[in-house]
Amino acid sequence: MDFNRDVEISREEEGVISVLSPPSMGTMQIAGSNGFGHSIEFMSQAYTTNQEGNSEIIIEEEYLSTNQDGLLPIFLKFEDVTFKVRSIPASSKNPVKVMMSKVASQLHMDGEHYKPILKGITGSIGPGEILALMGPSGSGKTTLLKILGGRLHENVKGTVTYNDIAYNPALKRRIGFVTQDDLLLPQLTVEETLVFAAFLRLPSNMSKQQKYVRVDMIIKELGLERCRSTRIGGAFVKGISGGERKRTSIGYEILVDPSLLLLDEPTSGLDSTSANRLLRILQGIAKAGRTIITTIHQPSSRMFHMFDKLLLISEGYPVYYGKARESMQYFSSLRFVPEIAMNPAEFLLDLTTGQVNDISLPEDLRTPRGSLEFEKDIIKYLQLKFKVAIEPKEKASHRVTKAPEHLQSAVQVKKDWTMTWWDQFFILSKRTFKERCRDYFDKLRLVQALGVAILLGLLWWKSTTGTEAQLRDQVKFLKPVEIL
Ligand SMILES: Nc1ncnc2c1ncn2[C@@H]1O[C@H](COP(=O)(O)OP(=O)(O)OP(=O)(O)O)[C@@H](O)[C@H]1O
Repeated sequence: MDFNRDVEISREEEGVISVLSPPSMGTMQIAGSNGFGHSIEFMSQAYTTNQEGNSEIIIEEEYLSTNQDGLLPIFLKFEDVTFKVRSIPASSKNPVKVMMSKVASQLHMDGEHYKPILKGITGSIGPGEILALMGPSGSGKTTLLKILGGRLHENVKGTVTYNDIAYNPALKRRIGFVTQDDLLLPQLTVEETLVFAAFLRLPSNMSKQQKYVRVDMIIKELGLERCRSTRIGGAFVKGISGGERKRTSIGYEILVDPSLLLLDEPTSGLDSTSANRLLRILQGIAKAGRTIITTIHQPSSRMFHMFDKLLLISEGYPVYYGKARESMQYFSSLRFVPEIAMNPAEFLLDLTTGQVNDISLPEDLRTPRGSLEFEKDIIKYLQLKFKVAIEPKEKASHRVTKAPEHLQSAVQVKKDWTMTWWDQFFILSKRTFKERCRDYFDKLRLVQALGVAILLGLLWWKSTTGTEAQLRDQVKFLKPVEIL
């Protein structure tokens, strides 16, 4: 496992025999739980070997004490991750059969109708790094992201460890997840959104002032100063731009200092300049000691070079895992070489779909171009090469590198964020009240309500209620009022 830009070596554990690689010095910005950043010195490639012959990453005491309740370095390893979903046979159109099949699968009575989604994914990532998950639509990127974030457990096989410890509920507060579709409230401003989130999600032992300072710091870090007082907006409310919206969602998550940040398509819908800017921000967030994993569709070549690691998935199988900048070299060593100038991401995605026009092919790939099996064979070829050339090395590196014991125990300790039920109720009520008031007193809505009121008033205007029939007619008009 490549723990580049790792943390300091110097703590001498019992049983440690020797330092394997000479560490190199650097500086790292760490955001502490109190909302202030810390600049600390660090040395990279920090491994030692203990008596069992395992390599271990050692971190200086000072580093741990600085971040006791804040940023904890997380080294994530995943091995042979598979996931399948229960599927109902498409041929079955009979609703009774479909229902029976559903009931049977609920009761775990059928073992056959499963559709494999992920088929043995292996890799690792450490603090300070960004891992990009790339692959065609439907290849399983989001599913893998959910598994790594501890959001999907059922029907998952393989191992996922955080500092060599399996997922446990204490990790929930150390993992941030930015989904494709955010849940921001349209009527609140960017600043209000983050302030409410700070009051809801930051530890109760932080003072109000510290929470405001933290929000201010996030706004500056994410370049949201210009739009801090602009409403988020939505379908009917004009608001901030798409890029600002994505950055606000990221701010919402990094507010609580997650050690592991997972992002699902953070650049979708953004122009290349905004996407670039967002990735630069993510780079800064990673450099502060966080581990970042992001799914991405088709990054520009500039963006592609900002990733430290790349995991390429095709139909649920891995076809490349390693340093992003070495991916082209790997495929050219397999004799897949672009014949014209190509964006690396475009070239890699072409390979994962088996559409290899303008790409020269290895000689041992015998299927002729244009044949029915051609695309499938390309994908199979790449999957096989991964199994032989990449997977064994990565697995071996998982065996020999171990996170130090104090980091292993730290991931099992829950961050203390005790907030009373009443406090939560109060903050949520205040937020809802503000949101609803703005919504109801929105100018457009007021004009709309006034228009409808005048129209309805006209229905009864100058009408008489002398007879029973006239009275019945008036009651009939109540129906459209009910609908409106
Ligand atoms: N719970 C589920 N039930 C049935 N099928 C599922 C389920 N979850 C995922 N899938 C299927 O698994 C495949 C992978 O889905 P996933 O969302 O991970 O793909 P993706 O690579 O993130 O795609 P995109 O880039 O379009 O977001 C898809 O074919 C999807 O339909």
